[in-house]
Amino acid sequence: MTTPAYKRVLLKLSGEALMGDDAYGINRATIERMVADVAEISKLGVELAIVIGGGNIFRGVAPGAQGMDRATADYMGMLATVMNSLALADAMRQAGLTARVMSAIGIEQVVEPYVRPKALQYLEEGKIVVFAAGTGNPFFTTDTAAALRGSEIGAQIVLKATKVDGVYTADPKKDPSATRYQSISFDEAIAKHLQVMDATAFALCRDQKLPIKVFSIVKPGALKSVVMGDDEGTLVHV
Ligand SMILES: Nc1ncnc2c1ncn2[C@@H]1O[C@H](COP(=O)(O)OP(=O)(O)OP(=O)(O)O)[C@@H](O)[C@H]1O
Ligand SMILES: O=c1ccn([C@@H]2O[C@H](COP(=O)(O)O)[C@@H](O)[C@H]2O)c(=O)[nH]1
Repeated sequence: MTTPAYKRVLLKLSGEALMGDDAYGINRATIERMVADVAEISKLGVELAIVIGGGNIFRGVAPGAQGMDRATADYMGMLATVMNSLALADAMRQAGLTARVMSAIGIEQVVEPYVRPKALQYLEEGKIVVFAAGTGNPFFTTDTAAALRGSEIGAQIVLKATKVDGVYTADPKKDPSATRYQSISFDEAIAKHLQVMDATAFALCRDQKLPIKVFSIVKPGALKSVVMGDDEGTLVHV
């Protein structure tokens, strides 16, 4: 089977995974490995938009933000996602891919602003679009940005590439007895407070009937398997 299961996808890449084995920031080998995975599916002709998190640099809810005004801390988090987006786009350029970064907050000397018709045009032209600065609003996350932009661009699925290989009954990093779901409904994931994505992102995808696949960005070949429609990770569905 060589035909991808999807024509257009929204890929949410873990910011935290970018650290690799480092304590902070962007690990070169890790970003190059992520880009190699992205290149593999781009070559299949899949239209690809990406949202990357900022957890490797800054989170508004992190201990380092303690005592700060929450909205200010969240803007810092959004700026962290801009740095990751620029690094990702540059790594893609070096790998021979054409990418465009669009920011939800105005920093036009650095990144062009998010304009939906322009993003759609880039996707139709086969360019990879990286949506930076989350939703542009504090009190949200890049998971919600992925749900929002995925809905806006008419993606067929949101692919959440993270450090665990699916949705578990509890955080597998804290509870070794947790078991993985092959699939789970949005309502069940929300009712059970499963923290792999925030409830706002789950609710938006549920309302837009936009499925989510949660899978490992660390496992070699997992992104391609997901795009080919193989049984990989956990499907979150209506
Ligand atoms: N029920 C659960 N199933 C799977 N993972 C869970 C669950 N509950 C909590 N987690 C944790 O959620 C993490 C993924 O979500 P999180 O948004 O924190 O990270 P990310 O998206 O990889 O990083 P970033 O926000 O930097 O992009 C996993 O690494 C896992 O430890
Ligand atoms: O729409 C958004 C997206 C993100 N933020 C802030 O950025 C950090 C980093 O994003 P992660 O999803 O946690 O990787 C997040 O903690 C928020 O502080 C935001 O405010 N609005």
